[in-house]
Formats: sequence, C-alpha cells, structure tokens
Amino acid sequence: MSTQVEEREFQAEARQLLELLIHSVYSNKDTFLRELISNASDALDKARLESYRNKDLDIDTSDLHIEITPDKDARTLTVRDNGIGMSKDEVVTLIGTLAKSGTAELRRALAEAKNSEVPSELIGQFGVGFYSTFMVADKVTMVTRKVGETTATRWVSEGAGTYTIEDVEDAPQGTSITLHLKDSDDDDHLFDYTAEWKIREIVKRYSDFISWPVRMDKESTVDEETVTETVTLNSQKALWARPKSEVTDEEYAEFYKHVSHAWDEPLEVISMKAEGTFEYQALLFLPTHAPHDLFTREHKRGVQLYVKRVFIMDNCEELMPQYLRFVKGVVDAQDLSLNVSREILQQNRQISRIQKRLVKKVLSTIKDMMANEPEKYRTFWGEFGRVLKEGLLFDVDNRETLLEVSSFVSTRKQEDTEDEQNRWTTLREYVDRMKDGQDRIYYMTGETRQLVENSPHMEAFQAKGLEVLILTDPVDEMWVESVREFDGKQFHSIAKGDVDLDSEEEKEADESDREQREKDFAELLNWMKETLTEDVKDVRLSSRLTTSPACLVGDDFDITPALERMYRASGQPVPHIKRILEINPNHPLVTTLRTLHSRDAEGNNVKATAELLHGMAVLAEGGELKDPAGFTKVLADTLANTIGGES
Ligand SMILES: Nc1ncnc2c1ncn2[C@@H]1O[C@H](COP(=O)(O)OP(=O)(O)OP(=O)(O)O)[C@@H](O)[C@H]1O
Repeated sequence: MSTQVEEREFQAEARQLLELLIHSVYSNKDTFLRELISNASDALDKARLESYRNKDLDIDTSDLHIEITPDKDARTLTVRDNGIGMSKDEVVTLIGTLAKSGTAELRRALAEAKNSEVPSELIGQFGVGFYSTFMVADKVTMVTRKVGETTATRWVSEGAGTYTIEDVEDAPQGTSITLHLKDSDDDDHLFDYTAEWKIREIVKRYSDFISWPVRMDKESTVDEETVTETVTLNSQKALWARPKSEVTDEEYAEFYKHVSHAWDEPLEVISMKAEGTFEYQALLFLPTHAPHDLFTREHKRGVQLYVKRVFIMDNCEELMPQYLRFVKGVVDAQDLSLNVSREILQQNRQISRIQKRLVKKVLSTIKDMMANEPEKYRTFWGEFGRVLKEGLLFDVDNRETLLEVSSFVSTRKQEDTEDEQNRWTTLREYVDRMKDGQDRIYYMTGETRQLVENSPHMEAFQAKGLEVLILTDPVDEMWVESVREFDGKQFHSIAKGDVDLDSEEEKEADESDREQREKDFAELLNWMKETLTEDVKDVRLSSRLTTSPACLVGDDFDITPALERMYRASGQPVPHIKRILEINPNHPLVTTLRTLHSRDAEGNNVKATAELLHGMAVLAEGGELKDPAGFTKVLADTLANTIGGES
C-alpha cells in the first residue's frame, strides 16, 4: 500500500551539485559504488551499536550485511543494507540538502563555478557521497526503513531539481538504493555496472576491508542447469589487524578514504600495535590536504574507536588532542566494554594513556619524515604546520619535540627566494647558523611577511646580517608568549625591549659618542615624551634603526598590538598597552627636529614633526592611526610649508 506521493525540490546548492554530476567529466565514476558501500557499512555499524544501547528497540542484527543485485535486462543495480535506515525527515535533510559539515566551502565554490568549469576538481576536493550515484544513473530510487519504525519511505529522483517522496509499508529494515543506469560508454569511463566482473573488481579495489559481508548472487551453469549461489565479494579483514608488510598502499589509501570520508590520498600511514596489560591496535593517517573546515567549529576531531573489532564511535576526541585534529584512522582496543560511553571515556585512564602513546608516535613519524623524506615533510608542514604549532601552547610534555619538527620562514637570503618553502628553516638549522656571540633566537611576529620584512625593526639586524624568524600565523603570537627557549637559546622578539647588537669592542669604541648623543638629545626626548604622553609611554634613542626615522617597540613582557587585537576580537577585555617610541639619532628628520626644538620648543613645526614621527612609526608596522584625518592634515600642512619654503 502506498500513500500520497509528494514532489519536493532539492535545496539550491544540492541542485547545482547534481547538475554538475549529471554532466560530469570526472573520470573515476567507479567510485559511486564505494560511496554506497561505505554508507551502507556505516548504517550497519550504527544498527549494531543501537542494538547495544537501546535494548527495547527490536533491531534484527542476526545477519547484518550488504547485498548487491545487478539486473542486466532492466539495466539497474541495487545496493541494499539491513542497517539503521532513515526516517522520512532524515531522508529529506540528509539527502535533499547539503547540510553536512564542511559544505560551506563547497557551497562557495559552487556559487563561484560556472557550470562548464571543471567539476571534477570539485568532486575530488569535497567528496559528494550519495550524489555521486548521478554520475552513472539517470534515476535513483531509495527505499528505507529506520529501525524501530514501521513505515518506510520511498524516494525517487532523476536528479533534475526535484524528487518525490512517499510512505510505503512492508519494507524490510535498512536501505535499498536502486540505480537506473545510464548507457555504458567506455570512452567516458562509464562502464557496464551490471557486469559481475566489474562489480567484483570495484568491491575488491575499494571496499575489501569493509567488516560486513558484501554479497552478490552468482549464476553458473552446472550440468546444463543454472545454479545460483551467494558469494561474498570482500575479504572483511580489518586492515589494522594485518601486518603492514602484507597490506598494499592502495588498500591503505582506500581504507583512509573510508574512515575519513576524504577523497585525497594519505600522506603517511602509521600502524601501531600494543601488547601487554592494555592491548590495542591503531592505524592512523596523515592526510595530504588540510580539510576546508580545519579552523572552524564544524571540524570533527578524533579517530574511530573500535572495541574488539566492533565499531563504537566516530571522532573519538579523547584519543587525539586538539592540535592533532587532522589525524584520521582507527583505534581498536581490546579491554574496553562495548557499552563504553563518552562519559566513561573521559575518565578512563587507559584511554588517556593510549592518547599519549598515539601522540608520541605521530610526532616521531613527523620527525622521521623530516629527516628522511623532506619533500613529504614540506607538504605536511605547508598543510598542517599552523595546527601543529597550537601544540606548543597546550602540550608542554611534547614541547621539545614540537619545536624540533616545526619550520619557520626567516630573513635568510637564498637564491630561489620566489619559492616560499625554500625559505623555511628549522630551529636546529637556525641555531647551527647563529653567528659567533649571538645567543638568542630572533623573531618578529606580524600579520604578513611583507609587513614584517619591511618593518623598521629589521634594519639593524639586516645591517649586521642577523637572521630573524618571520612569524605570521595567528598562533605564533600566542606560543611565543609561553615558550621561552630552544636548545638553551632564548627566543627574543626584535620588536620588544632593548636591542644590543654591538660587540664589547664596538661598545667601548662608541662609549663616548653614545654619552654625547644622550646628552644632546636629552631635552628633545623629555619634551617628546610629554608631548606624546597620550600615545606612548617613553621616547628613547634607537640602536635598531639605520634608515627609518622612528619605530615603536614594546617592553619585554608587553603583549603585541596584534595579540591585543586578537584578544579583543574574541571578546576578552585587555587594557590598551602603550608602546615606546624609538627615534633614529642619525636620521635628518630627527636631527632637524632637535635643532628646531633647541631654537624654539614652542614652534608649530616642532610639535607637528613629533606627531608625524609617531604616526609614521605606527604606519610602518602596519598599525592603525588613532586619528588618520588629523595625521593627514598635519602631513599636508607640513608639506605645504616645505614646498612653500622652497618655491
Ligand atoms: N545506506 C544508508 N543507510 C542509512 N543512512 C544513510 C545511508 N546512506 C546515506 N545515509 C545518510 O545520509 C547521509 C548523507 O550521505 P552522503 O553519502 O551524501 O554523505 P556522507 O556519507 O555523510 O559524507 P561523504 O560525502 O563524506 O560520503 C549520511 O551521513 C547518512 O546519515
């Protein structure tokens, strides 16, 4: 018996995506079956889990499996599972819309993409799950019944903007998806997906490790009679339980795609086995590409937890710290109860011990990669360095290792400066290159590399040939506040405190000059300090400037303006920290100012020049002027005077 058939529209983005898939030029169309089997396998995991959790529900878990049924005459292919199923509402929200996490980026990309533009890239980048069926089918029918419910739902769509949905009775538990296949066209990589060999090949290639049986009926002729036997197409062997030497790279890659719902290749595979008092096996992956939502709340952290081969949960956060949220994979523990809940996990000491071991193993893998496969390490660092550096803040135990495996851009001049990655250095390399007498690791934080590189603070360091680390990730502002040293060498911001780069001999030679300068400028400095008291806490002569007239610096323990802005943006109240204005006693603007000031401290020009010096220092470090219009007026008046004086 069936009820009223309702026609509904796909959500706009889903429609657009379908449009792209129907006309897809994506060559690897076989992957549709992987997606269906992967979804079916998840649905079986969920059914089994629900049966432990909710004993009142009458869930049949006696023979959980996946069934593939090709029909050559009707040109259909059906994939059926007797898993958790979907309610009518779930069908609408899960299938009719792109509501999944991580799709914000896809939406944006779709909005930007012209219909004719390389959809294959989009598909590869984001993965489209169920919708990939429309690469090979011109009509898809789904019948699904959720466990515990009596009414099932039939959903039918030709992918063109609308679908129909209706209630049906008498459907078995789980989901059955029937694809009405497009005509095969080998040139377009559209194969005959009703062919037994093709189905076998795809299942073997992409889904061999799926722990549930994937079955298909096979017909053969024995003594001129047609016999049908049911065969299982996959080996069902848990990949993490097999020795690494017996698993191919391709098998690992497919498993990675299954557990992480990703479409890229794994960059590194980490296989672990712990025996003894607490047994577990782990198979972890470092992805090749950072997912788009890595820095959003939507991103789900953690690996899958299995207990004695039984799937327990996705995204088990207790097994992976926040700063390793990009690590994917599986942990299969022997000694936990199948009923283990999130609350239990949070207090479980064994779980926290496993986490510690996993973290150590991931970090040592990165270290090995750095030593033995530098190219791979660079890819890794480019994608995930920003995340890993969060560990410098939160994982004090592993701080040393984290510093060892981190890379930074520096001012070191290289031949191929175009290539961003070639300018990376490790701290170890930095320390090895340190000049005689240099006892600190110099760095400067800022919003962009250009701002930092061109900032006046760099001048004396450049003049002396001292290398400076350029730290431009937001997280850099934070970790430098709490990490004091590497290999016994203190980190030192070149935009903070006093700079003392001269050797003892240079200082001695310069001593009397310095004293004289201090004397000569004492009055001007005092006067400037008073005049600019609203904006700065001190004005002093600089030893870090060679060409610029002025710059702003902080005291050693002051937070930087960028960090101040970050705190404010996150809603944390922080007092405004006044900076120190340093002026360059050798710059003509400064020497002229001193002369003007000694002649007539009250003169208009004198105050204007002091204000300009301060404003220029703010602009030079990419800061914001408190009163841009006022600054522009003083500048215009001063220029007018100068030009007026010349003409
Ligand atoms: N056979 C099924 N049984 C039960 N629920 C299913 C089944 N197939 C799909 N679903 C539900 O629909 C959702 C959307 O499926 P879809 O394949 O589009 O995306 P996904 O599997 O979440 O993500 P991905 O794009 O990474 O594969 C799934 O998350 C699941 O909740």
